[in-house]
Amino acid sequence: MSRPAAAAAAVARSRGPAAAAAAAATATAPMPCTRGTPVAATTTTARRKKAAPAAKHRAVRTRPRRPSFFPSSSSICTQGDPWSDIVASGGGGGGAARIGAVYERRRAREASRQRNSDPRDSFAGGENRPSFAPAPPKRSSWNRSLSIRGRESIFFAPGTNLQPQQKPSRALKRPPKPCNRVKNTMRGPLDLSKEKAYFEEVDAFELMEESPSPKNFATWASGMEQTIIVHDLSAILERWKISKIARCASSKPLFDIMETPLVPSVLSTCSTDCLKSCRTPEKDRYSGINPRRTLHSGYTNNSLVNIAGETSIVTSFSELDIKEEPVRTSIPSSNSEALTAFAQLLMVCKQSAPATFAEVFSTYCKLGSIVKLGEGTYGEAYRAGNSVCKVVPIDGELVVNGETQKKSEEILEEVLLCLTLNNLREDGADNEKENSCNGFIETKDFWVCQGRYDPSLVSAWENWDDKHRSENDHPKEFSNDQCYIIFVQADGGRDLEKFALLDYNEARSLLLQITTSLAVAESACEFEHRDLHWGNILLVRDEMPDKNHTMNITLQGKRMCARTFGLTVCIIDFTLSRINTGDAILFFDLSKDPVLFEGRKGDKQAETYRKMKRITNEYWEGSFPQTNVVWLVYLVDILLSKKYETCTSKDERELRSFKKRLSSYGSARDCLADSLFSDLLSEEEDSRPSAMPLL
Ligand SMILES: Nc1ncnc2c1ncn2[C@@H]1O[C@H](COP(=O)(O)OP(=O)(O)OP(=O)(O)O)[C@@H](O)[C@H]1O
Repeated sequence: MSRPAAAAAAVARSRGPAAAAAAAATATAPMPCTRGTPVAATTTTARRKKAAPAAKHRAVRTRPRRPSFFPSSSSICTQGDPWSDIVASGGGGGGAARIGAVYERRRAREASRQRNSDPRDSFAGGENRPSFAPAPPKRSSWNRSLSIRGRESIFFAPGTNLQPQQKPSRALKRPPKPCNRVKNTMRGPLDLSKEKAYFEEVDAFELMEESPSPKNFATWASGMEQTIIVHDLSAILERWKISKIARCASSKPLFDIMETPLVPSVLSTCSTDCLKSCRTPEKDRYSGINPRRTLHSGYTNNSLVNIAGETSIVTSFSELDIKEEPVRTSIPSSNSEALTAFAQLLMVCKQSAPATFAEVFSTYCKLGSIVKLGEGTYGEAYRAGNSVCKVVPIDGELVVNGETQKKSEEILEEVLLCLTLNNLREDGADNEKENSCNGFIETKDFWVCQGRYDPSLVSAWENWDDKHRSENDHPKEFSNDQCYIIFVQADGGRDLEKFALLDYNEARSLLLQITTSLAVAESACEFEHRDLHWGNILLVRDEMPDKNHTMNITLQGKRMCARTFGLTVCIIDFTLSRINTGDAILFFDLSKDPVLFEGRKGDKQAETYRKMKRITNEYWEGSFPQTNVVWLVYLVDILLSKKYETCTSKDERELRSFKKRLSSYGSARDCLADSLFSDLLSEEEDSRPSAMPLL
């Protein structure tokens, strides 16, 4: 998922002309008008931001904007504001082709790259890349510290009827109780039976395999099926809560909680540096953390003595004796009693120490088969077998792609969000869910990695760069100490920016699938994506499209059937998203990133951020499902700007009417009742929607 570029300047990391040409060439549908003639780059105050707010498309950069390509109703790409062009066309156009590259992608940093000193100087053809923008100075002003912005969380206290803190002078309705909540272990006395069972299981495992041999490493062949790892979301949330509370404890009194540390002291007392310096090439697929293995394979006694200042080390659940430990009646008193975010990331990844790239990727494919799929400001996406591994450098000092690296704690909350959305997926075994859909990318696993990029990844990166001209820094810049989080996801296909839709029905299918997914997540967990630009929507078309193909969703207990026209659409990139897990509200405080709202007037993406700001009144932790609606409005604009094989003026009018009606809806769920979807969506009785005419 890329990060939209931003607002302020704009836009998106729409791929450069080279990329645009490549996209057009590979598009599945004919494009009567390829991305237009480059026009002079306009200057902006662009600053790159991503991770959060600014990201890929949103990345606001100090460099001049790159050329833009505008939609045209006459198949002639004109110069000017693309959206003005759309408006000026009056919606008619008789189905005339429209071209899509509306957002400008940050220009490859021709100048900032300093090819002479750039390690990629050896790239064939690198010097011949076209440059449409004056060489900009290397970014300097927008390397803001992530410490001033970022994802935040509000936890619900046990026994407390906690609501999101209300912004003064603004009356907010209380968020509805989320459905599909994770089990709330924070209400009432803490039940440690699960933890005990886990550690017992670990102990038993250790007895069976005194020296466990690496699992799933190095020898896996491409295409080998991976088992999806089940995470205990509530346990992760609970640990995270404890550590957050511990961090706050010294500065302000919160509330007493009945709490017991859930983690072995070995981890809680071991510094992040220690964890990073220890390597454990195996991943405990059993569950959680394995204290015994951690000791044996990850640490020396000396390091423990030095760091923890103690020689007595807990090695098993029985030694932890959690059950008998007195229940705490106050919050942990010091940071040392809470896990660092990095240690918790390791736990979530079921690792006792970071792995290497080779270890991780060889789990999914042969190293030589890795292919880079795309890039964002923070992440690089690589195909590895049937999976996509998104690699995000974390915690380092090195400025990467003009941005300060994300911190473990930010990543941890993104991980929690991914897990919460995973919980919405239909798993076959459990069709009792109140709300379910498969419209959010499936996150299969997470890994913490450390070290230099593996040569196979460097090679994949360079191949992609040769074709698409990467705007990111060359990964050779990373040092041995660099840590990364790897999100292992399903392959969601091609992003909307590059995907050529065939006709109006595919456009409607896309809108329906996005709307249903948002509606389901709204109902389940007050989800708002808040960054649904075209780089964050992935599509796949069935090889043999079945016009009557449908997908199922469950919305507030109602099974529904949606017609897809052979398209499968999924949403990625939850960095800015807001969610209520049932135990906590996770949100990104966009108010700390004002540049996001400074994008060019008339730029649809920038306008959408501003609309969200008005809707929320900058109370970003609050629940405002209307933010989902404004992204649907944005999507209709994008769809109107795209070119189709078949699209009549009537089809365009339908889309424009839908866009008008959207302004009256307060949530994605409301939108589902719109007439645009009436023949596509029905309550499930048999396998096929009753309203659906057979083609
Ligand atoms: N699961 C996936 N399947 C297929 N392609 C993917 C997947 N995840 C990411 N990509 C591709 O990689 C690109 C970059 O990924 P992504 O947007 O997640 O990175 P990012 O660093 O979060 O971006 P941003 O700058 O928006 O933060 C996407 O635009 C998409 O083209």
